[in-house]
Amino acid sequence: MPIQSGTENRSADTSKRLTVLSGPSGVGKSTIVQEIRQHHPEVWLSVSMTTRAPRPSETDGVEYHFTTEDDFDRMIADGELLEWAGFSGNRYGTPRRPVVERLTAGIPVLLEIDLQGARQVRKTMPGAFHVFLAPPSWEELERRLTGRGTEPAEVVQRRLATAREELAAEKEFDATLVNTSVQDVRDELLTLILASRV
Ligand SMILES: Nc1ncnc2c1ncn2[C@@H]1O[C@H](COP(=O)(O)OP(=O)(O)OP(=O)(O)O)[C@@H](O)[C@H]1O
Ligand SMILES: Nc1nc2c(ncn2[C@@H]2O[C@H](COP(=O)(O)O)[C@@H](O)[C@H]2O)c(=O)[nH]1
Repeated sequence: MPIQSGTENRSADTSKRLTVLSGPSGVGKSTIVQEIRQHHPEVWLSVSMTTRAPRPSETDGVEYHFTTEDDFDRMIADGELLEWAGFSGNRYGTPRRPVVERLTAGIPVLLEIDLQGARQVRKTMPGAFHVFLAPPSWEELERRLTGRGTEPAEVVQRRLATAREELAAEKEFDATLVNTSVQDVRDELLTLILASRV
């Protein structure tokens, strides 16, 4: 399992217990997060707000809090989001309060967010550790995104175009995990989440 470590410059505050997982659409972030949810309840997983419609397999409050554009606007205006971004025609954001509460209580927190959100967190939570999830190859990324079957072809193409930009940003992250084996990545990610968290 290749891990490439980057420069670490993390301050001694509660945000050092925060880990951010990003990577191109279809690389397997949600799959890894689901594995962490099942096997490592000691890690708290943030549940994002989104204006996207639920997929048939998704339950409100589990994968996401599904909400309206108006409510999302209100949350931004009221400062309730730690970060937020527009992605492939929808908006996604991290509710601030539950994250801050867990971090203050000393609980490790994992965010699964896109590159734009990760960049915001790097500025506002400078102690956070940023992990980039990379595909074994471009062809495999295309296969996974298409094979998932959750988006129409034009949305897949839009997400793949964004994926090229996201792959180019890998060097901004503190570590890279290549998602060849879900179990290996789960274990490596857990090691990174629990490292340097005292
Ligand atoms: N290591 C792996 N080997 C093979 N298939 C995988 C692996 N990891 C995930 N997948 C599959 O790839 C597809 C995309 O995974 P997933 O939905 O977790 O990606 P994602 O990064 O969360 O995407 P998005 O950002 O669009 O939400 C799924 O069908 C999943 O089962
Ligand atoms: N900036 C944020 N990005 C988020 C958040 N929650 C999820 N995401 C990212 O959105 C895309 C698309 O997700 P999908 O479920 O529609 O496939 C993906 O990259 C997620 O990581 C968030 O709170 N903020």
